[in-house]
Amino acid sequence: MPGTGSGGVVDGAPVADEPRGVPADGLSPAGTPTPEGAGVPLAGLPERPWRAEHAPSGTEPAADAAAEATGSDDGAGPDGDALDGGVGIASRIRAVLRVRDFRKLWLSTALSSFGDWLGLLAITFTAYSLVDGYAANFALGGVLIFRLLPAIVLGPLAGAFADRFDRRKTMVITDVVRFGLFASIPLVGDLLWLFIAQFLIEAVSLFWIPAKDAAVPNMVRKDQLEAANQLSLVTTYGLTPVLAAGVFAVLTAAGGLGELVPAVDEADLALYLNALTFLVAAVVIWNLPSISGRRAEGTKVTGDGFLRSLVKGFSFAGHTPLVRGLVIGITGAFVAAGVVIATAQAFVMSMGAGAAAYALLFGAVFVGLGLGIAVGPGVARDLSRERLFGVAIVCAGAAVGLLAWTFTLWLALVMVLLMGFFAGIAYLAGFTLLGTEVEDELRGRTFALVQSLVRAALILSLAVAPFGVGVIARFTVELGPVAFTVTGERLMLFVAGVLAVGVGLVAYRQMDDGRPVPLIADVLTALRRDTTARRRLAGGGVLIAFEGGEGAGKSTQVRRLHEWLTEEGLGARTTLEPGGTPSGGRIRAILLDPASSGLSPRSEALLYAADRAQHVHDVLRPALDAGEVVITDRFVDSSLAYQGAGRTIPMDDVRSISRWATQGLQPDLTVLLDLPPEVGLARARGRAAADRMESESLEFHQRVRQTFVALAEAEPDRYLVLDARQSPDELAAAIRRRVSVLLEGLPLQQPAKLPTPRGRRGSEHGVQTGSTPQLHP
Ligand SMILES: Nc1ncnc2c1ncn2[C@@H]1O[C@H](COP(=O)(O)OP(=O)(O)O)[C@@H](O)[C@H]1O
Ligand SMILES: Cc1cn([C@H]2C[C@H](O)[C@@H](COP(=O)(O)OP(=O)(O)O)O2)c(=O)[nH]c1=O
Repeated sequence: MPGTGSGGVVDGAPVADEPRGVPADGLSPAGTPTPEGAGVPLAGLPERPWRAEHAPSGTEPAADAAAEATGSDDGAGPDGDALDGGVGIASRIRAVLRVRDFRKLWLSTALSSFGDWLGLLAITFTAYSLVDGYAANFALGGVLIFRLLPAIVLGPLAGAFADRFDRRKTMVITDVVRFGLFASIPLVGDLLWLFIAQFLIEAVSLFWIPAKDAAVPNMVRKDQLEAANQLSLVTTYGLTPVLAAGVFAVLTAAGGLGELVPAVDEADLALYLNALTFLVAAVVIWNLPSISGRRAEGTKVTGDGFLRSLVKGFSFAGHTPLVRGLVIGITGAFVAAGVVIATAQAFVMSMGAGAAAYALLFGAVFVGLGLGIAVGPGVARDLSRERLFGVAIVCAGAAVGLLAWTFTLWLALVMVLLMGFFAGIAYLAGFTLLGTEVEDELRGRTFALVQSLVRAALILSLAVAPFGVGVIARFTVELGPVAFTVTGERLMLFVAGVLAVGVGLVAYRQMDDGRPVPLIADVLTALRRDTTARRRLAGGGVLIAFEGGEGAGKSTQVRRLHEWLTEEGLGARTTLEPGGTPSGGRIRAILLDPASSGLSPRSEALLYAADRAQHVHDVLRPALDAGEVVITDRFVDSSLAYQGAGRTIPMDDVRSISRWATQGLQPDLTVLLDLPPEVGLARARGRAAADRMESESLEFHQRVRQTFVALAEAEPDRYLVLDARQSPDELAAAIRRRVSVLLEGLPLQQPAKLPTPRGRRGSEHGVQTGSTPQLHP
C-alpha cells in the first residue's frame, strides 16, 4: 500500500485496562520519569517545590538509563499531559514530541513518507504517460499491484525478522536500498523496471515497518503510545500526502520546475527527491542507537514452528467474532478503497476536470483521513470502539455511494473528504481494537493476517475495477421524464459504496457487544460525553468518591450524604479504602500500623492496589452493576496523591497498577475536600493517635494536597472541589446540590444485601425500578 514511509504504531494501543507488555528487550519505556521528576507527570501541577529537596525513595537506577538511552529531552522527564482523557490531543502530542529520539525518528519518517507520496504520484504519472488509451486505466492499478504483491508472501516473514535482528541496522539497510531503487527508476526509464522496482521497494519496506513499529514503544512512555500512533498515522496519511500532492501540482503545473532545470523531467525530479529522503532517513536512524534497544544482534526467538503459528493465527481470527468482524470490515473497506483508487482518474475525466482536480481530490482524501484519525478518539470518547468501527465504515461507504452521483467538483470534494474522515476513524478504531483486544502473543500474527488481506483486497479490486469500467463503458438510464448517463466508473463507485455499507453492517453485527442499548442513544451520549448516562444505558449505578487529605472531613460528609439519600428514599451504599472488604481490612491493618515502618514504597503501593482490587471485585462492581449509588471514602486518586506524589513513585506506575486493579473503573463524581494539611492533621490528631501515614512530614502532605488539586483541575467536569474549612453543614449542602444534579432521572436501585459477586451488567438483577425519586438538596 502507499505510504511505505511509515506504518502506524500498531501496538500503540491506547491505554487499555490490561497492562501493556514490557517491551521485548526489557527496556523500560523512554520517559520513565527520571528521579528528579519522579511522580509528577501531572497536567497543570503548578510547581514542584519538593523536587530539589526530596531524595526519591521509589525510583530505580534503571529508569535513569532508560531515559538517557532514549534521550528524553527535558531533564525533568516528561512533564504533564499524562492524564487520560483530561488533556487535549495537542498537548499529548507536544509531550510525545518532547522525547528527542522519537521526535527525530518521526521527522525522518515524515520526510520519507513525503518523498514516498511524491514518488507515488510521479510513478503513476510516469506510468500513465508511458501507456495510452484503454490500458491507461491499468497504469495506476498496475503500479499499486506491484507494490502490494510482496506483502502477501513476505508480510508474516518480515514481522519475525524484525524480532530477530538489530532493528536499527534493518532500518538503515532498507532505507539505503530504497534510495537506490527509487533513484534507479528514472535512470533506467522503462515500464517493466518501474514495476520490478516497485515490487522490490515494497518488499524492502515490509521489513522496515515492523522494525520501526517495534522501536517506538521503547522510545515513549506507555501512556504516550496512542498519541504517538495518532501522530504517525496523521503524518503518513494526512499531512505528507497533502504536502506531496501540493508539491507535485506545483512541479507539473505549466511546466513548473521543468523550465528551471531543463535537463530533468519533473516526474524524474520527484523521484530523485524521493530517493534522497530515504538517504536522509538512513543517516538519521544510524544516529539513533536507542532504536536497537538492548537487543543483541542475532538473538534467537523461540516458539512454535512458523507454519504452526500461522495456522494458529488464522484459526484464532476465524473463531473470534470480534476479530472476524474486524477482518471482514477492514478487508471490505479496502476492496472499496481499491475501486475508488482505480476509478479516480476516469471519474475526474467524466466531470470534465483535469489533472489539477485529480490532485485536489487526492489531497482531500487524505485531509479527511487525517482529520478522522486526529479527532476520532476525541469525538467518540467512550462510544465502544466495536460499534464505532462498523458505524464509521457504513458512513464511509455511504459517502462513496453518494460520490458516484456527484457531478460538480466541490460536491465531490465534500464526499471525498467525508469518506476519508470516516475511513480514518474506522482505521484507527480497527487498529486500536486489534491492539487492545487481541492478546499479545497472537497480535503479531493477527496484524500480519490483516495486512496481507488488505493488500490482497486492494490487488483484487485494482485489477478488476478497470475491467468493469471498460466493459460497462456508458449507457443511458431513463427514469420517466429524467434520463441520465451511467458510466462504468460511476457504477463501479456506487457498487463499492454499497459494498462498504454492507461490510460495515456485517462488522457491526459481528462485533456488537450485545448491550441492550440502542445505537443512536449510545452515539448521542458519547457525543455529550455523559459517562453517567452511558452507564445508565448499560444498566449501571453511580459511583461517587470522596478524596482529600487527613482530617478533611471525608468520613463526616460520606455519612451526611448517605443520610440524606436515605431520607430522600433512595439509599446508597457507603464503603471505604483501604479496608472495604474483610481481606482489605487485614491489608489496612498492615498499612496503617506504625509498626510497619519498614514497608517499602513499592510494596505499600501494591498493598493499596491489592485492597482496591478486592474492593472493586467484591463491592463496587457488583453494586454498580445492580444499579446502586455507591459512595466510597477514598479511591484511585489517593494512591496517585500518596504513593505517587507523596512517596514519589512514578505517577504512571501508580496509574497503571491502579487501572489494572480497578479494571478501569472511574468515579462518576469525585468530591475533593481541599484543606491545608496543617489544619487537617490537627483535626485528625484530635481524633486518634497518628497512624503511619499521618506521621509523615508536612511536606509529604503538601505534595499530596497539590496532586489532588491538579487531578481535579485536569478533569473539572468530574470533580467537585470544596474548601473543607467551611462548616460541615455548608459542605453537605454543596455536595447535595451537586449529587442531586448527578442523579437526576436515573433509574437507580436500592442497595441490596450484597451477595457473592455476580455476572456483568446486572442481567441477573431484573428490571430497573423506574427513575430516581425527586431529590431535595
Ligand atoms: N467541616 C469541618 N470543620 C471542622 N471540623 C470538621 C469538619 N468536618 C469534620 N470535622 C472534624 O474533623 C475530624 C476529622 O473528620 P473526618 O470526617 O473523620 O475526616 P477524614 O475522614 O477526612 O479523615 C473529626 O473530628 C470531625 O469531627
Ligand atoms: C486509599 C489510599 C489511602 N492512603 C492513605 C491515606 C490515609 O492516610 C490512609 C487511609 O486512612 P483513612 O482511614 O482513609 O484516613 P483518614 O480518615 O485520615 O482519611 O491511607 C494511601 O496512601 N493510598 C491509598 O490509595
